[in-house]
Amino acid sequence: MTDAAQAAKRAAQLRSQLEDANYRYHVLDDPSMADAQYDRLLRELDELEAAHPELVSPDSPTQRVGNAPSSAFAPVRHAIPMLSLGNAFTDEEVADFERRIEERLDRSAPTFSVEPKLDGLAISLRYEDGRFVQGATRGDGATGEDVTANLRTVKAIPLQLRGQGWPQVLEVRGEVYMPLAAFKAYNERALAEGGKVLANPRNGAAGSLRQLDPRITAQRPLAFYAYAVGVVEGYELPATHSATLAKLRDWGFPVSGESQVVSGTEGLLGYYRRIGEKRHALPFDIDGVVYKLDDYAGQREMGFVSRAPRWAIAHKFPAQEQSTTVESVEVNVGRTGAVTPWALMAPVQVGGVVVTRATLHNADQVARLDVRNGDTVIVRRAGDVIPEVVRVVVEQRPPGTQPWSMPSHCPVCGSELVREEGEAVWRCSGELICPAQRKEAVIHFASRRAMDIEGLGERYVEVLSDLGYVQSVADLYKLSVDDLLEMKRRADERDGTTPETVKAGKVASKWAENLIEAIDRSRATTLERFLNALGIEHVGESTAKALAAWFGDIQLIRRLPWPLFKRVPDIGGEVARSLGHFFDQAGNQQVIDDLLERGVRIEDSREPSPKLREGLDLATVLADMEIAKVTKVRAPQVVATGALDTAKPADAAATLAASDLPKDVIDSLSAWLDEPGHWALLQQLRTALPELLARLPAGAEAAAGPLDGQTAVLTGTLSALSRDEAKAKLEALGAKVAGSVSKKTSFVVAGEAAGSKLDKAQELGVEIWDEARLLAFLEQHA
Ligand SMILES: NC(=O)c1ccc[n+]([C@@H]2O[C@H](COP(=O)([O-])OP(=O)(O)OC[C@H]3O[C@@H](n4cnc5c(N)ncnc54)[C@H](O)[C@@H]3O)[C@@H](O)[C@H]2O)c1
Ligand SMILES: [Zn+2]
Repeated sequence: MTDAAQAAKRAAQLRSQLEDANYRYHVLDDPSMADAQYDRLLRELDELEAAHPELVSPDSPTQRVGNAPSSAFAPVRHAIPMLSLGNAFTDEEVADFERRIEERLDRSAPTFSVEPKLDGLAISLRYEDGRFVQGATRGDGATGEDVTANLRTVKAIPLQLRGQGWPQVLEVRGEVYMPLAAFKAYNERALAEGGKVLANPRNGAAGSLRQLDPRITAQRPLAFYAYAVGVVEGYELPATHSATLAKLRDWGFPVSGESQVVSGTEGLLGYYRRIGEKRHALPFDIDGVVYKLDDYAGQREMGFVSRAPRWAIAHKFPAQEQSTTVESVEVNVGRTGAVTPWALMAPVQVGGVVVTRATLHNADQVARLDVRNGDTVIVRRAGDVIPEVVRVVVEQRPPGTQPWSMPSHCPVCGSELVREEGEAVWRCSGELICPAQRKEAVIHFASRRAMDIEGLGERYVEVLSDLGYVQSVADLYKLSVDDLLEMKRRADERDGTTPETVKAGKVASKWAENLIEAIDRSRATTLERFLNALGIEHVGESTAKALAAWFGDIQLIRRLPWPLFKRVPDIGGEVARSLGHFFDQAGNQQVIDDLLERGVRIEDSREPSPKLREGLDLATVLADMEIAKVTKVRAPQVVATGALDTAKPADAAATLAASDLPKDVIDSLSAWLDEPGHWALLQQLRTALPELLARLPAGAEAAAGPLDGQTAVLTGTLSALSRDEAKAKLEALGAKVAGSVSKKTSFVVAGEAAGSKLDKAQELGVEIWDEARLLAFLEQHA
């Protein structure tokens, strides 16, 4: 093929691609490529046409503005066309632009009006005798769409001009845009309601303005700013663009507060940098800045090319969105065990840096976007925000792809990945063994309310785990003074602090001895502390305390099937299942064995509480397991069929089918039994229930406390005792101590400088105790 033939072929290809993109972008408001890609293709076509002028045709995308208006709206002719703008991407291109003006006008360092380039859509507003009469989109520049009714809902657009002495006819041109906060709020709501999310704020503005029903437009908070005038009749405009903007402001139009007047290339580039630094702090998206020769006489002299003026140019910021392809979807396990899916992608420049990874946030987001290996995606990176995949270009999906699914096990430690119903996040359940969670696990384990190992700061935990001294929390009890000294030496080296004096050596060995002593002291602990220290998801201090009070013994707790945890009031399904997952991991159990073997002693181990006796039968437990249709009424009937005493799930299903239970109960339970693990769980329950019953001390009900069944809330500062002490004392008398005031609160203890909780208590008429009353009560019941 000849060079010319090849160019013609490529030009045809580019035109068809660009025309398609134009239609999707301008008419459907549903772009199929990133703007940067569109700009690149348009440039390529521009250069081809420059090199081969015979290829230029009047309908080429390089010659045309926007797209023909949609027939859904009445057409509006623009007496003065609404044009596009030329683009500059580099400093050199800006210098070239400025030089062309200098040469043509024979002036040095001409003056420019400079403005941010908001990323929305251009509209023209027509005022007659000061009243808003018609508003139109840009369309193809010559003809736009009549969207007057929709524009009337945009609060920033004046329906009546302010002041007086306005032109008889005035066309104001500007950008309708969607502020970022409104965009975010809109998408959050759309997500919650299962609706379609907006791809970006520009899309949101265009889609909202081109709604057929103005009531829908009215619900979408759009804003507007003015940057030019069109037809003006019966009025002498000022001589410059900047003075015209000032007039527009007087008449009641929002005009960018960032607009300025500068001169020469230096002035232009300086403005570009200043706005660039502010870009991410602005409450709206901008994709660049616009430079306009300020005086109208000069503008007239410069004139136009086919689709844009020669006296203005848009200087674009590095694109925030790009398209690339996904090589694979991977998951990352965070310090707290949360699993985040992310995309590994072909390298691409976004927002000025090369990126190869983009977050996919969570499994729901992957499903919503339906990202698959090999997909072409749009990646967005705004400011310091982590790059994210915002959209899949489904049209470009290769054949034979499969939807992605979350792996069943942690890629780091192999423990099960679990997610609670209604939660977005999947987690690794290997809290004690997962290397990804190790540092966090050790820090929590050693913390004051857990094992309370004084002097083991975060910095040392980092080094201990990085150097491999501590693989799990149990390894803390293997450390020697020499290990610690070696570790400290390496930590100091790493941080660049190298104490070399003998004195420093002495200080260090004293420190190591103290720390070993603190570790040793922590061996003697309580069940509550120990349970809290394990760092089980959803199990904090108060759950640890409840578990300790009700079950009394770690050896019992670590073997319980999860539904039995729900026998404790205040422990719900989520917490109970989380405990179950944790104790199901052999690795976690191993660490508990190691801890006990290395001398950790739980000093307050005792019998389980007799209060457990209530409801400790298979029917009650079954009813509590959240199996659909197996209710409090149905569970005893299920147990009575004997189906659960059979040898295999199939036998159970047969027995159920033959029973006279309602069909929906039978179906629901059979389906549940079919799921892996559920049959085994039933067997465990059948063994654990009688064992637990046998361990309960006979008869002896726990002595009733004077505050049994009451809920207290502490607020403000007490002088005679700390809040923790007050809490412990109230709990010892049977009260539950809650963090916030509600109708269920029995009384509020208000210390010095009590705040909103006290107000709330007064509002709800909850009883209020001052410190004196609390002390008297404690005294009385000591
Ligand atoms: N992704 C796609 O498929 C696709 C398709 C077509 C177009 N596009 C994108 O659309 C843009 C091209 O559209 P365009 O022709 O509107 O050009 P443009 O957006 O680059 O520049 C012209 C427009 O800038 C706006 N503008 C904002 N602030 C302004 C100011 N202070 N003064 C003057 N104008 C201001 C106006 O709306 C004006 O019409 C490019 O960014 C291109 O990437 C994308
Ligand atoms: Zn893991």
